[in-house]
Amino acid sequence: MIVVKNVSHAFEVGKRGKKHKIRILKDVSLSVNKGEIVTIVGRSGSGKSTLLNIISGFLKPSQGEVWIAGVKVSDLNEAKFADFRLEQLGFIFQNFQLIPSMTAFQNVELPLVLKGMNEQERKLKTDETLDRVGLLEYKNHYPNELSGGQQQRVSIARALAVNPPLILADEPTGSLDSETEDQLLQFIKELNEESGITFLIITHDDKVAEIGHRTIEIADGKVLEAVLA
Ligand SMILES: Nc1ncnc2c1ncn2[C@@H]1O[C@H](COP(=O)(O)OP(=O)(O)OP(=O)(O)O)[C@@H](O)[C@H]1O
Repeated sequence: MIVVKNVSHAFEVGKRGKKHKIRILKDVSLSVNKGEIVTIVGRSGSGKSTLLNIISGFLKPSQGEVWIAGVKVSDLNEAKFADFRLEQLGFIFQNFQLIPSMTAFQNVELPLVLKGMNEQERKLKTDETLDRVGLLEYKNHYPNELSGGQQQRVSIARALAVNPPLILADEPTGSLDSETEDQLLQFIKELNEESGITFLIITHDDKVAEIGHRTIEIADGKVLEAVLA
């Protein structure tokens, strides 16, 4: 599903005239199979988010290739990657990244609008997806009228709306209390088992790492234990 081949990345930092490069990722290779939940762990600053940003196409790697679902995405331009994301990828973030001025319904509907789906189909799909995360009765609530766990479920519904085969998550339970975290992890497991959705999840949290079929550790920009499948 995902193949990262010899990816290195350096950021240029400093002011003009005094610029220098810091190498963050160093020859990273890993793969994630269809239907797996893979977690990425590593100390703060080790390069986990940088790697996820490269896989998501928000950042071009200095070197190396990224393939998702057989497509060499590291070669796609921004517009093509945006289309690819709408078809193939769902995202879950620690801070939910919901649009505050939009209701739960409108937040979940947004990727379908971007995809160009007609209004009638969108309404059906959005209601169905909100129902799947148990929030249909909250569809007209704004994010600030929902609990943290409910907001995260809206963000999962937004990710699910386009039926992506792959969901990328960065600390998805980082803002949730322990009980809400357990429920969310159970839901991720169900989505994986029942719908076959592949998950790549960055986490600091042992509980999250436990739901993974495999854990990949990044230390100082290198993969420590990649089980290449
Ligand atoms: N745009 C940028 N420009 C310069 N340096 C950056 C940039 N983004 C990240 N870095 C640096 O890259 C390193 C790795 O950051 P990254 O966010 O990938 O780490 P992380 O493992 O996800 O950390 P955390 O667990 O704290 O989120 C850090 O030292 C950070 O300062």
